[in-house]
Amino acid sequence: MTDPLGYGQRQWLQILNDYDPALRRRVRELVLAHSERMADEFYQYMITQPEAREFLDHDQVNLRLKASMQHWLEQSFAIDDEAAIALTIERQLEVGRVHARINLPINLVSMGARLHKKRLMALVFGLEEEPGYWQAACGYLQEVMDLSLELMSLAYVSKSERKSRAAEAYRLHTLGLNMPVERERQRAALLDWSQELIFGLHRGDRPPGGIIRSEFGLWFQHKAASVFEGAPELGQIEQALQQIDLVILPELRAAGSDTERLARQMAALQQEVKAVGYFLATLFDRYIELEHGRDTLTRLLDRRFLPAVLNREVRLAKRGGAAFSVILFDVDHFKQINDSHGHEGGDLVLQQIANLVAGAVRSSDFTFRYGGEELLVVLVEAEPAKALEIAEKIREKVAANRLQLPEGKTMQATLSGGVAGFDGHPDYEYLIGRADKALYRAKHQGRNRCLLAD
Ligand SMILES: Nc1nc2c(ncn2[C@@H]2O[C@H](COP(=O)(O)OP(=O)(O)OP(=O)(O)O)[C@@H](O)[C@H]2O)c(=O)[nH]1
Repeated sequence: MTDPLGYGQRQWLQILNDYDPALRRRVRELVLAHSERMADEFYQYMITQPEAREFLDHDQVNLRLKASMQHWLEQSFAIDDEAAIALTIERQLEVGRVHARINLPINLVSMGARLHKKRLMALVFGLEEEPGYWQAACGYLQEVMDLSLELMSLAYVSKSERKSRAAEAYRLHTLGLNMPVERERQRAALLDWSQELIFGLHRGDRPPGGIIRSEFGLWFQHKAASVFEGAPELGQIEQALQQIDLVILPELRAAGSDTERLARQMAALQQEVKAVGYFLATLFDRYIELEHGRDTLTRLLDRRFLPAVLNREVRLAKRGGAAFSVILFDVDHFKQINDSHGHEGGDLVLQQIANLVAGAVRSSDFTFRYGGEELLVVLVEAEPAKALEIAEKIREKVAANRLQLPEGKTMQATLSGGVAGFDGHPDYEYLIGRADKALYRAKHQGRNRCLLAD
């Protein structure tokens, strides 16, 4: 949304217009009389929720949250002129941004709003009034709470989007790191730490500080976690580091001059350090193998980068950029190729086709290995008609080429393709689905052809 403030103001004014000023004043008085207690109750309840606790169990939060929650309640119901409305709305947006910054789960915000609503409604039902009055008062306070929540969510979403874009950019940046050099550096840092410890013990020094605070430990906690996000080795290394710091080092310190005990713990330490070294090597190997996000057989982009690329293209196109298109190619009768020339022959054919496809598009386009023998090309700034032309050109080029097989033989292979242009649907899977249907038709109509999606 381009102007959340203006939007919020229009909605808020509408609510004020829809409800009688005297009724609004009455609700406001109720809120003012109970806001402190409500803020207290809110905190007491939320601290019992395990998911919420990590965001609350800090003295500063305790102190400030209660005060600001009370202020927020009063401000939300204490508005009568336009300047005050603007301030209130700005506040709702700011709360949403803060929630996003601290990664507060959005369900907790809804939980808090539900709590407040329930309490306020109970207060309204306590008024000596007719049910019709209660109904109107509840309607008013529900609308205020719902709009507050909506505005917070609006700011939350836009802030989260910006954050994930930054995270993506950071990951792309780390993709450019010189990984072999980084691997050696970290291996050396790990060895340095353990050697220093061992020499120190031989000299009779007390064991030094833990591995978690060492250069290697710091790198692991602060960098490895984001560069290798999601890798199983991270957990295994973490466990080994904890074992060293929390079990083995205290044992070593306690061993004093008991040589047998010392030797046992030294062996345990060496075993853990070796395990860390092993997991570290696996972590880097796997990463380097992927060659900065490329599929090892075809050297095309790995499909895990598809969401980042397509979401970005969708965002650009939605913001008025030129439309983009995708082509989904599938090698015809690939099973037969495998059957006739072996899996190795199939691999070789696939590699050459991938080269031909990647070499036929502009450097600004993206070519992914989508599945076994399926390739997906993302053509930036290309209308569907243009994309179909490009797809046909690629298909002809592949069909005209003689492909090398093991033992000097050659063969020809063909491709079928489905082409779909971005049509405004925000989910890129839908776009690929349309290309897939067109591909299916192309196969059905006899293969070696490209068709445009409906
Ligand atoms: N050599 C090799 N074969 C693969 C690879 N990935 C998938 N395949 C094989 O590709 C074949 C695909 O076969 P199908 O999906 O039945 O289709 P097809 O034989 O290509 O026939 P159509 O698509 O209908 O023209 C399967 O036998 C897979 O085992 C790979 O990386 N290398």
